[in-house]
Amino acid sequence: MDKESYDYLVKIVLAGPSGTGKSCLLQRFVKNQWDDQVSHTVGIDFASRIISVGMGNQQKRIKLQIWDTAGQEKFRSVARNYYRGAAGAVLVYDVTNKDSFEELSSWLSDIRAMAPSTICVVLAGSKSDLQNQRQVSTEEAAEFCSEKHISSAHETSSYTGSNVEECFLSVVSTIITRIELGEIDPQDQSLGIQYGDLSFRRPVHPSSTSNWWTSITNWDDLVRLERQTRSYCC
Ligand SMILES: Nc1nc2c(ncn2[C@@H]2O[C@H](COP(=O)(O)OP(=O)(O)OP(=O)(O)O)[C@@H](O)[C@H]2O)c(=O)[nH]1
Repeated sequence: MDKESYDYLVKIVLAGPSGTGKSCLLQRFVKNQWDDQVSHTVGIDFASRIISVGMGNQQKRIKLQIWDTAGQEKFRSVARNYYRGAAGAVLVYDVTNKDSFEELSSWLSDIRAMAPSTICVVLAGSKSDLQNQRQVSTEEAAEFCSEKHISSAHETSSYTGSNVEECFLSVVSTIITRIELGEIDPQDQSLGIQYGDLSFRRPVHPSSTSNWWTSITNWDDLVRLERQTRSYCC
């Protein structure tokens, strides 16, 4: 299998107030690096990484396309545009900064107003390595999640790497589970998910009433179908 091959392409956004550590989180997750000279994001930044989720035959390769939005107020309208068509969001606050936690409701409202209703949101409390400067407790974050119907909360440190993988894996696993339950249709590209080149193994989507021909949405699908047909030949 080509190491660039994947089953699904999933669009994720990083959102939250300025200085909470979104760019550092992205850098740790994608490159496993720490850079203390990071500067404010101007407008938008982007990176991608392929990960595997699930076990055995059920394992899926997911290409995450991660958009790092700028937290500064002057870029807020730019950030909002990137919530459109996102399958998942990591909403970031800083555990050492109570104000950043208190601003979260407004960031979440923006996400829910602009993104598809199927978006999966997880909470990341960054800078967990700075325990002696903590201003937001784990319990407060958990309470916020249950009030706002956020699927999970993670306290992360991009400095040490603690919980960074778990945070992204959690949003991806939730999305894949919902695809498999038929709650998210990957054929609807407005939901922030697309089939990849391994997806000729894909099952028929339970909510789909279309036949094989109407499920072809572009030329990639035609090529995929041809490959699939060939693989059944003699
Ligand atoms: N100790 C510690 N510092 C961190 C951590 N993550 C980020 N920082 C620091 O927090 C500051 C802001 O980090 P950024 O990643 O630029 O924050 P941002 O949310 O992308 O900021 P904007 O681009 O303005 O939205 C930097 O000085 C980082 O070095 C962390 O896990 N631990």
